[in-house]
Amino acid sequence: MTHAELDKSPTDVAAMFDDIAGRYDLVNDVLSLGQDRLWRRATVGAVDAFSGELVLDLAAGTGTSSESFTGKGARVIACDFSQGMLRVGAERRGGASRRGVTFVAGDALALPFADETFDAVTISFGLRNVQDVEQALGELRRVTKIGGRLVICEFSHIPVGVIDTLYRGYLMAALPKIARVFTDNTGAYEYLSESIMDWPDQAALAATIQSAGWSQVAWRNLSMGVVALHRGHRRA
Ligand SMILES: C[S@@+](CC[C@H](N)C(=O)[O-])C[C@H]1O[C@@H](n2cnc3c(N)ncnc32)[C@H](O)[C@@H]1O
Repeated sequence: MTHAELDKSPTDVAAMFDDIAGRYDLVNDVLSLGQDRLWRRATVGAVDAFSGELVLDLAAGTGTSSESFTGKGARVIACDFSQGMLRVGAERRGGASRRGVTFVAGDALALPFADETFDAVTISFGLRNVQDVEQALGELRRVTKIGGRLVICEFSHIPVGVIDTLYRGYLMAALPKIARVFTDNTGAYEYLSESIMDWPDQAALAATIQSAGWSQVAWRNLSMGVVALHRGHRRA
């Protein structure tokens, strides 16, 4: 069973997601106690895509994060480098291009799109898994139109010490055990816990987004900071 380490080797990350693709969405719902649906709704609200717009959902996986952006008539490119995740997404929808969502294979570090293609770019639970976060943020900026927007939905840190300690206990002790009920690849869920704890806090991520050239960077916490939604704009 392949799983990634904190060096986030792209080959290992892609193989790990290929491996868990079949039960990925089910396990998400279980491990987040259904909170993932609230996080996705908040992300859709922040992206606020409307008719005529083109949205890039990067690291889209099976496309669960993608289809909700089409609600007001926007078209979505769901891009990911795991063939397994893309295959499950396309099989579930009866094709690689359905109901406003088109699956495209691509690497966040070298996106297969022209400069200034998208009105909005977004990435849910993907940025933590890329090997070079600044490069991915730079690629996202390159493919965004001037005036376009960025929304990042990612696990983060709870600013209240005692609650954070309890949450870390859940991540390290309970989460991998629960995951074991649903998947053979327990290493993938140990990586999930470790990569969340290793991830920069809200302010540090905001600083990285800014240094990648994004303007008006701001964030808000969801579920007390278990997840944070970061936003930015391309000004030039
Ligand atoms: C945790 S899943 C998130 C999937 C989806 N966005 C969601 O919210 O359910 C992370 C995804 O990031 C993808 N990913 C990681 N690194 C990537 C890269 N460098 N380029 C493209 N996709 C990448 C993985 O293949 C995986 O499908």
